[in-house]
Amino acid sequence: MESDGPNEERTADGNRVLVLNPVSGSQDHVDDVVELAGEHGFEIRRTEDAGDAMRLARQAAPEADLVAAAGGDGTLNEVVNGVAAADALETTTVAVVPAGTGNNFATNIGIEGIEHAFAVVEEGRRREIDLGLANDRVFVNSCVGGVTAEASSETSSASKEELGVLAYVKETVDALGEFDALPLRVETAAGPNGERARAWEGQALFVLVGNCRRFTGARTAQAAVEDGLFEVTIVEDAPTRNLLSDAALEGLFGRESDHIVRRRAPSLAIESRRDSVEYSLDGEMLETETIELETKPSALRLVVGDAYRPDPDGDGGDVWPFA
Ligand SMILES: Nc1ncnc2c1ncn2[C@@H]1O[C@H](COP(=O)(O)OP(=O)(O)OP(=O)(O)O)[C@@H](O)[C@H]1O
Repeated sequence: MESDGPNEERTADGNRVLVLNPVSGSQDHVDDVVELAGEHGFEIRRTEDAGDAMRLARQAAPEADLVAAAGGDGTLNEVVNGVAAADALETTTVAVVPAGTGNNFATNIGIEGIEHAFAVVEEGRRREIDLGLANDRVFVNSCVGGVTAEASSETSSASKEELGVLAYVKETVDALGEFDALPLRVETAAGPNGERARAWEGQALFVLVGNCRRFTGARTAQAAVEDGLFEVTIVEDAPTRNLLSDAALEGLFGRESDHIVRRRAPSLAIESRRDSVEYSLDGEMLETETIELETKPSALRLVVGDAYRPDPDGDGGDVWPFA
């Protein structure tokens, strides 16, 4: 474990609330979560419908020192939006109990499973990480527009149950063949480390904005999330769509391509030149013609596991985005 810096200050988590999504993932987490939550002094509030996690977190946050989200990335997204709506981000720490299909965010912050999540609540570090703001909603992991956003909105629960994470990949490949590229203008703002304000305009298959999640080419899937910057990846359309479908997917998970544009920026605006576009904010959908994205540095107090890296590029290795 790394040494306790100023970002690691511990406070007693007196009042603990756990927001439980009983229908996330394969739905077999409920008994374990309820038992462990009881042992660790959490009051449990169950969701009954989409939107409940945000409402429950908003109600709990003014009194609670610690609010845990038990579910997938979508549940966590709602919980963080609830804490933000209660204006309690400075006083309420958020914990993640991974019980979804992909649990991408939990993995990025070093939470390995349900039991581990509770152990980390007791013994793990607290960090203050950047939040993403997209129009008036917050997100923790990523904001994705294009093929993968369509795929994530179309992936059925039955297919998720059967295939797990592969369901998204399959939907993405299936969707790519039929996808109309998005005519977009993407303007990234100047950043503190010499990043220039830049504009990109063209036909995009994907626009991937990572806060905690990194999309291409690096050794770690966890992005730097205490730097006040998003990692922006644009996958351009190309005449050779079939070739690109390989490249795009490999690019997503680890290969370079001429059709991939990368930027780091504290904020950006994406404007559609045609109709509105569907974006996925941590898996929750937002349809809009223009999206304004901004980082809120160190805005979220979060319980993290040992594998979480405050500076994933800082140990002398390759620095994202290579080029
Ligand atoms: N009790 C409920 N009944 C129906 N839907 C719910 C309920 N509670 C939450 N939801 C909704 O379920 C959706 C999916 O939840 P979540 O993303 O947490 O799980 P998942 O999709 O299984 O996992 P992952 O996002 O990791 O793939 C969210 O949009 C959330 O609003």
